[in-house]
Amino acid sequence: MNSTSSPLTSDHQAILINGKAHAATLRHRIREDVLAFHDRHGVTPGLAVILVGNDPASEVYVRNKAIQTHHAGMRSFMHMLPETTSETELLDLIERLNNDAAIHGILVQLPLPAGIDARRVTNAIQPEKDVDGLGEVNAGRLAMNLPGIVPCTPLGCLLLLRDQLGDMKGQHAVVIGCSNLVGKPLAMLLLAEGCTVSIAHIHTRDTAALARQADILVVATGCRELVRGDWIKPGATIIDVGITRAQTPDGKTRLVGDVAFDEAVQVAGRITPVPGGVGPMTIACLLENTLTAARMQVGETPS
Ligand SMILES: Nc1nc2c(c(=O)[nH]1)N[C@@H](CN(C=O)c1ccc(C(=O)N[C@@H](CCC(=O)O)C(=O)O)cc1)CN2
Repeated sequence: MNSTSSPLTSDHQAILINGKAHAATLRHRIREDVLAFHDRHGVTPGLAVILVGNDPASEVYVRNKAIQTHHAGMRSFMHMLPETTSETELLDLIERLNNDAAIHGILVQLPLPAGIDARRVTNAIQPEKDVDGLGEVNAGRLAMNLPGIVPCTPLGCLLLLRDQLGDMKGQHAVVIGCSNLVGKPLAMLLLAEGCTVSIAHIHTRDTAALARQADILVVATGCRELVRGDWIKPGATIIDVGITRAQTPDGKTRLVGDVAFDEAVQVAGRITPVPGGVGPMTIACLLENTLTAARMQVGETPS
């Protein structure tokens, strides 16, 4: 795909990147790998997911994580804690899970209620069991290009990009958003792919001008429809990580991304929809990371 191609015709439509289908294929392969792993070691990978409080979206995500963990042939351990849980209680639970041989991966669903220090909690997870890859050890390994566990959403974006574009060396990737969850780790991954990487954030002077230079544009800001059609270089590949639930005039809700899809689809070469783009890849990559963690814990070398 040549992303520097000449201006597009008025009826141009970008190719949709089908994250839902890609995630299903990935989950199928993981299930086979879990069975093979069990045959080799007699061990079933186990994933513990901790949710503190009653955030409705988080409840849906952790329930889906449990269902998909079972479907992949792994064991799922759910810990649903009340909003009033103290940081000390949460740290005690993590300590127990760190020492439980049946648990190969531990994940604390974000966001956490106010008053709990997410950094302290994430860092309490033993790095080998940190299947979210958000602790300082795994973040450091990623920054140093060393083997480790990579955060799920950035890994999902990378797999989609590799599938669509193959070799990305020399491409200009612009990442809008610099969170520890998505923007920063994804920038590291794209750098390791050989991209020239720019990161835009709240203090960036002219984000639209920077975005217009991107062969690959990743948007992870949580600002719905921030990126307009005229921010996009014709033919560019767009990865929209944002998911916001918006009210429609008929009183219903719909999910919207950080990119104004109807405008972007007329300019981009390829684009992820919301829903059905990056989101489904997040949980599939969590399953992949849990299997990777179990492999490391039995002494297999990560691939
Ligand atoms: N500890 C973590 N917390 C959070 C993470 C994370 O990776 N680790 N990411 C997000 C939430 N998330 C997983 O936890 C997640 C978000 C979205 C989807 C998804 O499949 N989205 C669907 C739409 C689903 C819907 O109808 O609401 C889609 O985009 O098609 C899965 C997982 C924040 N917290």
